[in-house]
Amino acid sequence: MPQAPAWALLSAPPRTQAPAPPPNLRSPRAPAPPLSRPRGSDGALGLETCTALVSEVISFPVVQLHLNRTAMRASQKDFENAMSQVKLLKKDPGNEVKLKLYALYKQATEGPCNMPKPGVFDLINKAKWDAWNALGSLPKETARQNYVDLVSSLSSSLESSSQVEPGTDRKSTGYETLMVTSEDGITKIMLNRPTKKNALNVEMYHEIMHALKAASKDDSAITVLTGNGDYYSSGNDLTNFTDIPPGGVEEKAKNGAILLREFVGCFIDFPKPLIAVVNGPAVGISVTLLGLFDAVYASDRATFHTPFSHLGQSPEGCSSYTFPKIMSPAKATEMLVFGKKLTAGEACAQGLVTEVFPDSTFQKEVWTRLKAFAKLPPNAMRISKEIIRNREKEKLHAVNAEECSVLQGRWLSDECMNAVVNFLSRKSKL
Ligand SMILES: CCCCC/C=C/CC(=O)SCCNC(=O)CCNC(=O)[C@H](O)C(C)(C)COP(=O)(O)OP(=O)(O)OC[C@H]1O[C@@H](n2cnc3c(N)ncnc32)[C@H](O)[C@@H]1OP(=O)(O)O
Repeated sequence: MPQAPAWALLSAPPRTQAPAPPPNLRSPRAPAPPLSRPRGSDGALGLETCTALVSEVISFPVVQLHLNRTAMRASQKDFENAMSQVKLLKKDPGNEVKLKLYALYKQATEGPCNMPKPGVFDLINKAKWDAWNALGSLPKETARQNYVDLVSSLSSSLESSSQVEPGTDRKSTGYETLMVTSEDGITKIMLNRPTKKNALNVEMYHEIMHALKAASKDDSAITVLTGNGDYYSSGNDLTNFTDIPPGGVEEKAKNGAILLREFVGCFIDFPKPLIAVVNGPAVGISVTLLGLFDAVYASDRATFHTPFSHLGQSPEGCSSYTFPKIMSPAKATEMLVFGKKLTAGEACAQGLVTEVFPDSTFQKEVWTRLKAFAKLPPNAMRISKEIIRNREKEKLHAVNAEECSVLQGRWLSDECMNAVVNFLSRKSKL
């Protein structure tokens, strides 16, 4: 089930209303929204108002901007122009910036935060409240000026950084969150959300499953999973927890457990040699899955971190079974229960990583080796993998089911909710 991209968190349409049309369906000449917003029936700024507000800030009509850069104080006209300029940004500025824009807008138009603090489960409004409240008694004029300055800096920085990294625009594969290539007998699945440290959002879970199913049937001899940018992956995208369906958090947790079980099942059942090329730090589920890979090559820059207890969560990816077997129960406990972060060398000594390479020669050395492996007879490799792995498969599926069921409960816990809220709101303190 496709989900709104993570960046849409703050502009997601309210669940109780028809979704706002995407920007390209809006009339470019639509009138600007008024600067003061209605309040909810409880007197607080409602979810609808908050989301609509940010959505509208992002969706203003196209108006030519001529900011008076020499003026010490932004005029009302500058402010309105800046709101229009936001619409012109070609690249989404990210939630942190959207929160800043939201907070400054509220401060400039309404003054200091005067709403009651939203509840802990109301993640989006809590993040907004935090951002606005953090402005304290900042005068309206200063907030207005800061808003204008922020938009101005965004306009230049996002324009200049809009160049896509080499190779990251390969949409020919049809994937939004991955780059998938197939050559020299190797299908390479590259996690491709480098600005989010390759965090796995819902779309990425689905795309990885799709890519694995395709790779299991294609002509390649081996399949490789790696990351684009400085991270291998920062694990589950914590904003996955924010898009609550009409059935509430229980339905969210249930859907998450179903998706996770299917996702991990694809790794358990993958028939060809599956190799992880761990190009940088790995967190959470990107670490636990490594126990289901046939070989793991790591840069010496990589680290391996499973902070499940810190997040109020519990192990997945069959790691509650594979890690104690790979590295001893005590070492597995240090990682999975106490969240000890391992260096690549330590992970290699524990048997989680097959070999570590200096970062400077990592790509060259690893790919030379993989190309040699890919020349081996594919059927022999597949059959050998089968005989190594098959007698464990049933057990692994049972472990997977149990882990998902336990996690479903953890996701509803205060411990987990608090940890997620802390992460999401950490940067909204301006
Ligand atoms: C279907 C559901 C299945 C669920 C399966 C469960 C799995 C369990 C896990 O995977 S638990 C692990 C979850 N991951 C984390 O807890 C990591 C959270 N991220 C961090 O701690 C840090 O971001 C970091 C240490 C990975 C990197 O820190 P650094 O300071 O170098 O970089 P930034 O924090 O500025 O990150 C850059 C932007 O990327 C966003 N981001 C990074 N990781 C995540 C993530 N896991 N979820 C959501 N967003 C992430 C970060 O917010 C920055 O975005 P911004 O530029 O818009 O602010």
